[in-house]
Amino acid sequence: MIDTSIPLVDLHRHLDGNVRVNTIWELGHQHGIALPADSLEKLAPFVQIQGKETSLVAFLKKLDWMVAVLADLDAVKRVAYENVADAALSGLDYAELRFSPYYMAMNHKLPIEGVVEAVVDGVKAGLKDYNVKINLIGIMSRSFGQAACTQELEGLLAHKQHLVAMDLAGDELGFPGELFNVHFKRVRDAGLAITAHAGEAAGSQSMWQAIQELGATRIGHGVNAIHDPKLMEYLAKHRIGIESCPTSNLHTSTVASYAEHPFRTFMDAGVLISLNTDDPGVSAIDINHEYRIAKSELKLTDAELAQVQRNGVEMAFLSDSERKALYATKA
Ligand SMILES: O=c1[nH]cnc2c1ncn2[C@@H]1O[C@H](CO)[C@@H](O)[C@H]1O
Ligand SMILES: [Zn+2]
Repeated sequence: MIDTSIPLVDLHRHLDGNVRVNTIWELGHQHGIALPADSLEKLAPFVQIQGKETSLVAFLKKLDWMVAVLADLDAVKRVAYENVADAALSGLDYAELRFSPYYMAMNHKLPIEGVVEAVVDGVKAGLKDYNVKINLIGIMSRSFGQAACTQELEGLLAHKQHLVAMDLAGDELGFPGELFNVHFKRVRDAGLAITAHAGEAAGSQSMWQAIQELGATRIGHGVNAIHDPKLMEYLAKHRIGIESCPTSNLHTSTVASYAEHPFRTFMDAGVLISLNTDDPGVSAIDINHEYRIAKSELKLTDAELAQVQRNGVEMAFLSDSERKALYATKA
């Protein structure tokens, strides 16, 4: 199902949506943080999806315990290290890990810049022990408003040499992209690539906004583009990549069932679309699960799956020479 001659990549993966239940448990006890359960088994349902949530905002609450235990910068470093381990152990050759330093910092009033440094350090340590290629994407969490995103942006830009791109995540309906035009002007001026969560909770207009005003060259989710033929054409023509995360879309009730997921519609329209995990810790999945689902539920053929795998490499925020080198590791 996974073609071993093509690099396996995950381009949409929240580092702070992938904290191990065991790590939440251990950090909670180590730092005297009251957890909502008195055993590991009872803790799992508080941080992992059981069935599905009714909305994106309800889904996002599951991540709150993952950042509630980040009591100091060592905890942040540990989580970043374990993210590299998890990526490698699931068979990924390359992953783009995204994280929101404001969100990770806020419970224990950690310095935002310090969180960015700790993530970078943790990833570096992970790369010493595990064989996988990693790049980092900075997130502005729109749910906390414009001023918080300005702080977050500044913390991220202070370490922009360690980032390949910037993203906008969180509550898309409550905090539309227009509120962040000024922020993304600064991202473009800094020379970073841009991806944005859009067309997940809101309609295709939010995707047009992300592309035309924020400067996004990739879109996270983008599910709602299928109702806008002009946008579908535009995505295909301009090779705007769709970072699709089918299980996440089910868990946020963005789609009612796998059968209703429009993945195939994008492929048939010639849109560059890849398979990704989003919040593997919250959804309790890995990339292999998404490929299995793509075959059994989205009804992709092996040839189509290979194309999707290649699309991921093509969409990655890599230079041409890095992309070539990544392909060469499999040749
Ligand atoms: O599926 C998603 N859609 C939108 N925002 C998300 C999703 N998963 C996580 N986050 C958001 O990303 C930041 C942490 O990396 C948080 O703002 C979280 O709410
Ligand atoms: Zn996401």
